[in-house]
Amino acid sequence: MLLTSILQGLSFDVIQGDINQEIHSIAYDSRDVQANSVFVAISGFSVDGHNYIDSAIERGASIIIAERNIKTDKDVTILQVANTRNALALISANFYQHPTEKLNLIGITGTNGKTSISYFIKSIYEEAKKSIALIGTIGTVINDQLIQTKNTTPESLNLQQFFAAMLEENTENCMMEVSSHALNLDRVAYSRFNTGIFTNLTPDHLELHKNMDEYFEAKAKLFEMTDSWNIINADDPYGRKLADRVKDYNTKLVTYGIHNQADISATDIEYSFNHTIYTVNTPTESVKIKVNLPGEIYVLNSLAAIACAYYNGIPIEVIQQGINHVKGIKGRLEVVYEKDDFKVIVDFAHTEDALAKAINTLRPFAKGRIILVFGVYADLSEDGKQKFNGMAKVASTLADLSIITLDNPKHHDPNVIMKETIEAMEKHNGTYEAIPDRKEAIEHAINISNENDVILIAGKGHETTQIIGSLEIPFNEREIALDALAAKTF
Ligand SMILES: CC(=O)N[C@H]1[C@@H](OP(=O)(O)OP(=O)(O)OC[C@H]2O[C@@H](n3ccc(=O)[nH]c3=O)[C@H](O)[C@@H]2O)O[C@H](CO)[C@@H](O)[C@@H]1O[C@H](C)C(=O)N[C@@H](C)C(=O)N[C@H](CCC(=O)O)C(=O)O
Ligand SMILES: Nc1ncnc2c1ncn2[C@@H]1O[C@H](COP(=O)(O)OP(=O)(O)OP(=O)(O)O)[C@@H](O)[C@H]1O
Repeated sequence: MLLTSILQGLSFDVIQGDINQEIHSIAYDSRDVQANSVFVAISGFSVDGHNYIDSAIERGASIIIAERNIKTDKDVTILQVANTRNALALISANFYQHPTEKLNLIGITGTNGKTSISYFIKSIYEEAKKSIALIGTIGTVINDQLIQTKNTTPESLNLQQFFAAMLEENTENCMMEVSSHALNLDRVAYSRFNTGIFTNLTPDHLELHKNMDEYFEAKAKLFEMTDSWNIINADDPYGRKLADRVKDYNTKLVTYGIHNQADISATDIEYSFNHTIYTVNTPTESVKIKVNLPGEIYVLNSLAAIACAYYNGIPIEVIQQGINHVKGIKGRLEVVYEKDDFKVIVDFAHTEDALAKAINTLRPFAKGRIILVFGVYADLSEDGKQKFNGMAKVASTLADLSIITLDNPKHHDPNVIMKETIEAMEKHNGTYEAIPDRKEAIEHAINISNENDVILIAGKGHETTQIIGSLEIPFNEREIALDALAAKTF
């Protein structure tokens, strides 16, 4: 492709070289550079991509896009731009010829619920015999092929490549989880969204956003990028703030909720452990919905999916079937073992709000104690400490016994993480035991449980590894729990 074609719309200064040439690919990592490619240097969080320019040139980069006035005696073209992440997004969209112009792209953002809602929407679209791709925490799924990705929302270059692949596979719809990181770091810039969905906003990722207002502003950006529908949770305070902001936009506002006035609402809700039945009220009709997951959060998540499908023209009977066909979602209140009132459940709750909602959902069905196994992933900044405090408060006040352990400590010192969690549990007078080894913590919870107890193993959900330092160790909490149960007699 001609370099001038991929530079369309980009403001740049030519530091050296010729822009009239052919290029074959784009890379933002020097290790991926091929002959005749464009290398975009990004000043990262851990290293500076500008330090890899020489290595990119050695590998065959003929064009360098940088944020600084780079000097080199090599025969390459150097362009300077104000923001290389934004430039990467624009040239990638140009390179793949703006695939989102031809896709029905649904973006979903918020702290919790994104993955669950994607699964409901995917099931409804499949019921409607419409092809739909997924991009999110679990990876990218195009035509039922799973491509593992590092981030919930991949980098712009990878995203545009995935969108182009969807069109090649005749996939017309794409459901994408849009993280606040992606919105802040321009990964989704120059993507055209048909629909935006907002779930909720509770403290998380404050290491990047500094405070809740900044976190909210990052999420709100998605609703400036949509053409047709902005679908917003009216039960969430930040949702109401967002709805108020976007109500006069050209993109139509749709609200969903249980407790507040909403366009798509749920009434007559009947909860049980294995499913929830409710009436969904749309502007034109009211029908019964069966969700095969317990608790209010899955009523709300299914409402978001219903709103999206309904306003995208899918008939209500198809929507009903689509929701009903979701028999469970991996790591979302997943029942690993159940015998009468005794239950072992794995859930991805890793924020204060999600943990509270998971325990509150299980409480009405627990005949005995709720034994919680959980760990906190947070740094030692003020916001990180708030997360230790918040999760310990929930554990202390809502669970009967907590076995505190490690989640994915990553590069944080496990001893410090345990110490912070213990201090926070003490502060809230929690009943707890501390077992840093997560496998031993799960085994212990099972060994001390009685026949009426519910054990909730929270934090890792669908994950199959534990990250300690730079090591990623295989870790399957379902197998650990089942092995411990096999050795137990009540
Ligand atoms: C903090 C953060 O968001 N980091 C993201 C960021 O990395 P970075 O800019 O810091 O990269 P870096 O390692 O400093 O390197 C800078 C540049 O040098 C390049 N480089 C590096 C080494 C080399 O040899 N050659 C080279 O060219 C790198 O490719 C990069 O372009 O850009 C990378 C490419 O897009 C991301 O993969 C990476 O995500 C990391 C893995 C990450 O953990 N991100 C998390 C915080 C995140 O984004 N999470 C959200 C979802 C969270 C949620 O909802 O729970 C997500 O969307 O995944
Ligand atoms: N609507 C909701 N409100 C609050 N908590 C929720 C809601 N939906 C799900 N959760 C909780 O959050 C956890 C993660 O859910 P889910 O994976 O759907 O969210 P997510 O937004 O994709 O999260 P992440 O971005 O971390 O992957 C669930 O296991 C559950 O405990």
